[in-house]
Amino acid sequence: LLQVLCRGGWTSSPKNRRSAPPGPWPLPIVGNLLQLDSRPEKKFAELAKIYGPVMTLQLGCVRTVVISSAQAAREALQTHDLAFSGRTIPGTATAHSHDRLSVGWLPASSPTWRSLRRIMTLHVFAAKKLDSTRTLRRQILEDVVAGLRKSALSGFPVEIAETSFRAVCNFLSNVLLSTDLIKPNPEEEDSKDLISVMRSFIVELGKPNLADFFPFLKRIDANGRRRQAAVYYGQLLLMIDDLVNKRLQVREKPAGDLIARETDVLDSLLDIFEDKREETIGMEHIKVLIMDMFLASTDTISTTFEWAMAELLRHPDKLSRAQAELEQVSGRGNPIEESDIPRLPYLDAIIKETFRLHPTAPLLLPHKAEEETELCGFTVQKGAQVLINTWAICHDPSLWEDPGSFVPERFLGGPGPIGSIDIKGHNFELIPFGSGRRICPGLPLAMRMLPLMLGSMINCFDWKLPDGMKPREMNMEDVLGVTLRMAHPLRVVPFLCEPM
Ligand code: HEM
Repeated sequence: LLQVLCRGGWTSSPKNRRSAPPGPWPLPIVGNLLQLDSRPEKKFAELAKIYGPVMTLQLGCVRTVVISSAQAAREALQTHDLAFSGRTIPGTATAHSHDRLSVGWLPASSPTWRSLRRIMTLHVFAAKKLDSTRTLRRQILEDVVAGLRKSALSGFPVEIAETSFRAVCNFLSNVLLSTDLIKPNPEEEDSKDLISVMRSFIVELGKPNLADFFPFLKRIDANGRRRQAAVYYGQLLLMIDDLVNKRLQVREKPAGDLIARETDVLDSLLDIFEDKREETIGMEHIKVLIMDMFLASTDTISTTFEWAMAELLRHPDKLSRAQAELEQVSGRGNPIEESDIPRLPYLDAIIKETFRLHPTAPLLLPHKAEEETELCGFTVQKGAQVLINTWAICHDPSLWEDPGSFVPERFLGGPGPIGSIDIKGHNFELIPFGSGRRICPGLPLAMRMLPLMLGSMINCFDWKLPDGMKPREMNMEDVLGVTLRMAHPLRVVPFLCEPM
């Protein structure tokens, strides 16, 4: 019966069994689930040492192919980009039909997905668009620095992920909606605030869900994950609905009644909708796109920022080297300018090394084979889930010397391929944003925000661990939710910096 429910699981056809990638023998019903724990990327990496870089696992009912080498990732995401561009849909993503409206879950073959990607490329993340919001980023950064100066005077520790989460959220709400959605003071938040709802939603999305391994349970939502996700999702949509409706009212006023204002991303999206420039795009797609951009950017950027700060605090020599570079280029004590970034190779190396050691999305988002495909000499069945284990690739000792250590210097252009690696999806040794047609569309924004925030924080302040804690005593344990984040949020005390 289970075989039928799973629609052709492990033992579907003798032909497939012969040529499928190897993997551990699955138990009835649960398949290989019992071999996993809360850190699947690490278990997959261990199993790949036995079964190889292209491996089959049966996760409950879900046939899964796990890819664990740079070369196999290249073949999957470059050679067979289209074939593996589908998505398996988590149960929580079906709340309010999110999977049918969201760029993150629609299949890449759908015209709506193509329209949404085009809109993001041209109207949100194009270099010209990002250049035009430079002053806004600068303003928000100055606000963050001003807030931290107050903390520096009081001597209280600040939570790094919280600070950056709010900064990213604030920046996005200004660029997308020309609104400050974030209360200046965290204590003022109530439970319906954008930040708290988003946080709760992200936590919910990161919890394991039975229906993701036994899709026939999706309907009954046995552990209630979809119901809970639907509550937060509904609250977020209501907030965005409200903002969009207010904007529509403003746009309806005759031009003479309007106070001149800059147009923002929401205006561009509404223009596209009203002029019917993208046939398949309805108002609901626009609202969901705005929500997706908030959800996809805040956790990812703040997690990466937190890891980078933690590694620098653990390695004071590397922090000093970064500060010396910043002093030369930007002058000590100031937030840095975006135009400084290309002249800060060590800062860039720190960000790359942070992505390598602590990949934000260690398994990317789940891909799906849209058709039966030959991969590295094996047959991947149509419908199989395809996971790219970037954590395994980033910790592969055949690619990286001393892979468990934080060594930004490896990216400083020495001999060999690693020195000149970029993270834009061309070098499969390091693909924190993925690669191919499903590569993260927010990469250009993330790669402006991260150096800007990190550079400014270490250029404006000296940082100390609270309660006399020594760098070697820091707890660097990680935990996997939607992103791979620090299990114990980093708290540090800022000090107004002294000249070097
Ligand atoms: C440090 C920052 C970020 C990291 C590490 C990151 C990483 C990723 C990864 C790994 C994927 C999945 C790629 C795949 O499945 O192959 C993804 C998808 C996506 N990201 Fe990002 N991301 C970041 C920031 C952003 C930002 C700032 C935005 C937008 C404001 C964004 C929007 C999206 C969207 C919409 C998708 C889904 C694309 C699709 O499925 O077609 N991300 N991101």
